[in-house]
Amino acid sequence: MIQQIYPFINHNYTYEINKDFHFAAAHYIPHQDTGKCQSMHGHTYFTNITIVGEELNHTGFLVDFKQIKNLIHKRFDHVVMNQDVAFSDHNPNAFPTTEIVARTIYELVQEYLDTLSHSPRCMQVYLRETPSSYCVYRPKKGDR
Ligand SMILES: Nc1nc2c(c(=O)[nH]1)N=C([C@H](O)[C@H](O)COP(=O)(O)OP(=O)(O)OP(=O)(O)O)CN2
Ligand SMILES: [Zn+2]
Repeated sequence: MIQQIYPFINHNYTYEINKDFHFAAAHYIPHQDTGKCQSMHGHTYFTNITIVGEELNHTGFLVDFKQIKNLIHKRFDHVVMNQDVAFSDHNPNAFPTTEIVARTIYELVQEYLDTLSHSPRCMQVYLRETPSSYCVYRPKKGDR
């Protein structure tokens, strides 16, 4: 089981759920300024996704924990992330860096949440790439 202390988010929503999971993926950063990161290599990414809301659905869930994991794990586990359509070797704003993978996870989760009538929101994506490196992505207040 993953046990971490995550950054606290200050908000006034009634419900907050968090889902931890991990996935293994390969990537490279296609820019000469990134040194050894230019070579294909792999990570076991650990992620924590925070979802908030005011209302529960017909099953008493804010969002099913399993759905949150499936959205990301099915797509990115055991893949080369550079080959996913979310990323590009030509656009630096779509290189699979920790920051951009975290933002992409947010976008995929929020896209799913937008299909739900009770309007849950993703407030934070914590993405750990190595034992010593992680990113916390939080959408701007207007995007939440
Ligand atoms: N801001 C970012 N910096 C770096 C990224 C990134 O995605 N965003 N990525 C890398 C490398 O690809 C690598 O995956 C991680 O690098 P690093 O933390 O340096 O890994 P180490 O295990 O070598 O670090 P130690 O300091 O030895 O723990 C680099 N930078
Ligand atoms: Zn890497």
